[in-house]
Amino acid sequence: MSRERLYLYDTTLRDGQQTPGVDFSVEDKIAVARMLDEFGLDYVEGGYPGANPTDTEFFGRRQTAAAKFVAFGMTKRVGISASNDPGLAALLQSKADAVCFVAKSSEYQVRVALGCTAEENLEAIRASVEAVRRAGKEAMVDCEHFFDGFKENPGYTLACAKAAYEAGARWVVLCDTNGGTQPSEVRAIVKQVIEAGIPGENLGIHAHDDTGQAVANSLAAVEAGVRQVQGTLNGIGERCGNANLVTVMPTLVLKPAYAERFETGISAERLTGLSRLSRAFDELLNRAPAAQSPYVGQSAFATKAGIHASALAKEPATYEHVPPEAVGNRRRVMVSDQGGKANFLAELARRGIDVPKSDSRLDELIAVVKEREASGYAYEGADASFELLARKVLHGLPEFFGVSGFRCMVERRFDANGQLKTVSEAVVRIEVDGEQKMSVAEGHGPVNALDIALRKDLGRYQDEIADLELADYKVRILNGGTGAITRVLIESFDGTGARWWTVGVSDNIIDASFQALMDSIVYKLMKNREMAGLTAAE
Ligand SMILES: CC(=O)SCCNC(=O)CCNC(=O)[C@H](O)C(C)(C)COP(=O)(O)OP(=O)(O)OC[C@H]1O[C@@H](n2cnc3c(N)ncnc32)[C@H](O)[C@@H]1OP(=O)(O)O
Ligand SMILES: CC(=O)C(=O)O
Repeated sequence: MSRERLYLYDTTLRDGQQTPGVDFSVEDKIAVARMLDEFGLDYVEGGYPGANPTDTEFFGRRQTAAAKFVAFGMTKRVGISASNDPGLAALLQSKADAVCFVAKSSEYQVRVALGCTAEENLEAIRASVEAVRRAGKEAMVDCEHFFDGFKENPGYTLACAKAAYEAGARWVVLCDTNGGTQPSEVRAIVKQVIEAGIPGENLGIHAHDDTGQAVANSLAAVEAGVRQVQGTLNGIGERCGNANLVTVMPTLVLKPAYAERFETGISAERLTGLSRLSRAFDELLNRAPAAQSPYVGQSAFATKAGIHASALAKEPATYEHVPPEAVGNRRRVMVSDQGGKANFLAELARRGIDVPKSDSRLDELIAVVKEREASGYAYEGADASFELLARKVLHGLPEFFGVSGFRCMVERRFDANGQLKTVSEAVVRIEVDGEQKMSVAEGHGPVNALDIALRKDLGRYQDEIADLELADYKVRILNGGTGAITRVLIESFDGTGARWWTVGVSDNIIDASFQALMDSIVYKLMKNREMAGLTAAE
């Protein structure tokens, strides 16, 4: 059975640019356009040439090889001809293959926001589309406020869409600009538009996520007949964002309800790069990926629950809607107080630790983890601390060095120039190979001073930790008031590119930090030995 073609249109670089806190440079835009082009998107909307110097420069050359490169802008202004409109000229002169106009399609919006007559707006739509066609570019029209306009005055809203279609727009895109429309309304209205004479193969959907329905609305529109879906990477966009293409794409490719009827430019092979694409984009935005993102989040295929882990070990399909590898993600079976033997066995096996299910030491490890979690530890996010604890309970852990005590001091004082300054100092007493050492260090804060002092002189282990660095430090107060407990999580990395998390818990933040720092160093020493195939004593 032949499948119908669905077109994917990305507006990350235009609507995404309207996200609070997002501001792309020209270099960012070039990088994102390349990622989208290589991934197989059909259209990449690059921005609004003429609106700002970044977009004008970006449109100075064509930025995609396979995808159509699209310039966005408003229809010509009322009162001037298309040929005399400088905004329209910037769109036509850009190196874009296609121009997407935003056109008002709500009688109320035309009256209030544009301040022109309904007929003048229709004429602006026709004249703008015709100008783009004369320039030899593909024309499309984003019908702004389409669904709200349709509910208020369907006749006029349809007239706007028809004006665009009859003037030769390849795509007439129905926009849920304020994001309040529900899937059942989208489905019903799209059907009426098609019945009114605009074929589904010329219709698109542009949905905003203000009620968390942007993806559902896009899919409802596809089911009702539209053949172009607009959206953004990771769902960025104005206010609550746009339809998340990182969710839409795998749904269209992997879910039989769509995959059996439609074909997109995204092959199953390319889809395996989806998690990488999503994370690379977050990296470019300098923000942490959302762990619970559908398909690509770190938690998308993670389970803490013992009952789930036990079934997953027998057959992954028991608790996975698609295989994680299909989107380049991975299964994570986590250890915590919600887990049973299956969680622990899976995590231990992943870490190369073999232990039979019937071994009583496994029960002991589970009991210790559950007990420690009850007192504030969280091992699901502290992989290295879990491994140290597991090795200690199952096989014993070597004591590379001992710490007989530490002291931390924070002092606010005037320096030699009479400036008030806060200084932090730490002293750590360590025993290595029977030798007592005392290290003193100053730092930006007490934890930094403690870290420097702890890693200053570890005797024969000192060279081994030279490439150890701390990447992140998180503190959480677990219960308020005088009985508060502090949990510290520390992320470390080394020259091999490995990264690991350790945890410390105490009613004292410095003490909690010290435990996490100690675990990080011990983990590094243990990892070095494993990589070199050495025993702990070597
Ligand atoms: C739903 C959406 O996301 S649409 C995309 C919105 N994106 C943006 O606005 C980002 C880029 N925009 C800009 O940089 C600026 O708005 C510019 C450069 C385009 C225009 O700037 P200015 O000329 O200073 O106008 P300003 O932004 O104050 O107001 C927009 C004008 O466009 C008019 N307008 C709005 N939509 C349309 C349209 N579809 N067709 C014609 N004119 C329109 C408005 O009526 C208003 O005109 P007025 O000043 O005569 O009242
Ligand atoms: C065009 C657009 O971004 C909107 O209507 O939401």
